[in-house]
Amino acid sequence: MTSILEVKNLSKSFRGRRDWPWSPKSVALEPTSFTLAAGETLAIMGETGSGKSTLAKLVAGVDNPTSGDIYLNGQKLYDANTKQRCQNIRMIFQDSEKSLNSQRTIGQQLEEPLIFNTRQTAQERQNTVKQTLRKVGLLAEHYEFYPHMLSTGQKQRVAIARAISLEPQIIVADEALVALDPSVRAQIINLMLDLQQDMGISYIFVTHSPQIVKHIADKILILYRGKMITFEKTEHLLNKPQQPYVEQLLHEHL
Ligand SMILES: Nc1ncnc2c1ncn2[C@@H]1O[C@H](COP(=O)(O)OP(=O)(O)OP(=O)(O)O)[C@@H](O)[C@H]1O
Repeated sequence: MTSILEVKNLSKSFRGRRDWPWSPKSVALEPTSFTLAAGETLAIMGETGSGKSTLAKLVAGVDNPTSGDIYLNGQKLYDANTKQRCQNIRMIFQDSEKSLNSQRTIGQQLEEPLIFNTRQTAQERQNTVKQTLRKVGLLAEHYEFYPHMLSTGQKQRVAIARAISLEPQIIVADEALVALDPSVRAQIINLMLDLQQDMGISYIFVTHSPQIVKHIADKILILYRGKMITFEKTEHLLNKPQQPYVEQLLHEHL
């Protein structure tokens, strides 16, 4: 399979609290490289503080790397070109409650990426939003709703709607399923798998859950203290003896 995403030696260091040029830097992510094909799902795993969110944010362009490059369909992504990044790589965060503005309707919030990234008219944007709401299992009427009128699962569907409205090639989901109860989580996973089939989306899931990984991931990338120690196809990784750290990550919730 040809890769749509190629990440080469991506790294991130943070300065100390005051961000003075002379304060020491700590390495959150050592140079990390991986590839992702169209329609493929990558799971990023690792203990707390191992650099998972840092890597996810760098790929989605939410933060800039200290070094390294990202190529999408062979074309280098530049930090300054946020529009190119926004259209092709979208991120869903852990807390859909916090990522929605309580003062604005769902429709207004879903129109935002369309206003900044397309030339659609107001009427076209409204139509796109209503179509997208239907794609994620909500109703066109939810356009007029405010976030407090929706359940947690429905809010997560809105977060997914916002991510897919520009028809991206890649969605990065940082612990996006963790706040959901098991039955809602199963519905959201199935929705995301259906969207993957229909739209050919590639996913990068940051997750602590071995069950989710085994269910959806084609490849697993494991971080330990900011260093990538494994990047392998799920079936290969699960069918061979593992070092204790990996073994623990892959089985501890079972
Ligand atoms: N903005 C920041 N400033 C300074 N240090 C940071 C910043 N963001 C992350 N770090 C540090 O980088 C390291 C990796 O953090 P990161 O959030 O990527 O880990 P994680 O694997 O996602 O953890 P968790 O599972 O708890 O979310 C940690 O030591 C963290 O303290």
